[in-house]
Amino acid sequence: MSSGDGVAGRWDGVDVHFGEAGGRLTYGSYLRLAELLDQQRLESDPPAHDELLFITIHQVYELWFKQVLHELTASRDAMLSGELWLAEHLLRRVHTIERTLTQQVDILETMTPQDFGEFRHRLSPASGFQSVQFREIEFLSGAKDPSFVRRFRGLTEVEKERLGRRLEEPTLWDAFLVVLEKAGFGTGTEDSVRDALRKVAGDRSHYAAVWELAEVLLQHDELAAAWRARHVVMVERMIGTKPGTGGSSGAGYLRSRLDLRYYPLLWDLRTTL
Ligand code: HEM
Ligand SMILES: N[C@@H](CC(=O)c1ccccc1NC=O)C(=O)O
Repeated sequence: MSSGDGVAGRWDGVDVHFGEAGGRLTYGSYLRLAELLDQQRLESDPPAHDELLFITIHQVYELWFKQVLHELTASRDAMLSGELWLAEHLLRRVHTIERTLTQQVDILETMTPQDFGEFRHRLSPASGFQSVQFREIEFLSGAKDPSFVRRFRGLTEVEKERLGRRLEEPTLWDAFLVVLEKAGFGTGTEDSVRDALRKVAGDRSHYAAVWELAEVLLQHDELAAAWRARHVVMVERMIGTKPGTGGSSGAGYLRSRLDLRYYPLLWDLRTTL
């Protein structure tokens, strides 16, 4: 018997743990595979072959969104507590997830418009527009927009509460401004922030950690923009200029979102360097 918490015995020199239900831990019980692999329910009947792919892709997206929120929240908190190296480390992890999320579009594009058409009509009025975690990532990153909460149809109370909390809590940009303040800069006006950014950029050996943080934030912004651009081209390939199942104009609406930037001042800075 080891004194480690949760260790219930030893087997062939290996610590043996018992899960919540008292059973010996296995790969499947640890990862809750029975539950996880039972969550892919098709709307089409008879089943359209490609609908399993469509559901799987979206579920994988939502799992990664959960992880991204976990990392972005911790990165924001690390900035607030002055652990700049940790904030940077976690944002770099987020970048690798974001690249993977954009690459996943390749898999979905193996589906043809005709095969999507077999079940698309069953999806209305559901749409990616209703992804609560996607909107949480936008709010936490810095693009808070309460109108999205109002436009959401069919939000559960828990989801409403989650979005409300994200609208109230500090964003990554708010936390970065605290970092600038701790480095001795004023941030009360937009001009003072612009000035601070120019000084940081102009003396990188002195402000190395702050500059790196600005760079990883910009990278997060750029990768989000890359996903939006990739998504809209996929949409045009799949449904052309048809309206979306969520009730928007479709690709037209998505194109109107392409200019969104989380950190416009970091982009403006480029023009002055
Ligand atoms: C066949 C593939 C897809 C098509 C045709 C498609 C189409 C659309 C359309 C037309 C919209 C606009 C809202 C509306 O429905 O009216 C939209 C929004 C959205 N979709 Fe997709 N989508 C696809 C795949 C995905 C995937 C894999 C994700 C990953 C989670 C996703 C996430 C989103 C999000 C987050 C929005 C809201 C964007 C915003 O408001 O800026 N979509 N999609
Ligand atoms: N909005 C898409 C349908 C779609 O892609 C979708 C439908 C339900 C749940 C998630 C979806 N993904 C992204 O919008 C369409 O208009 O074809």
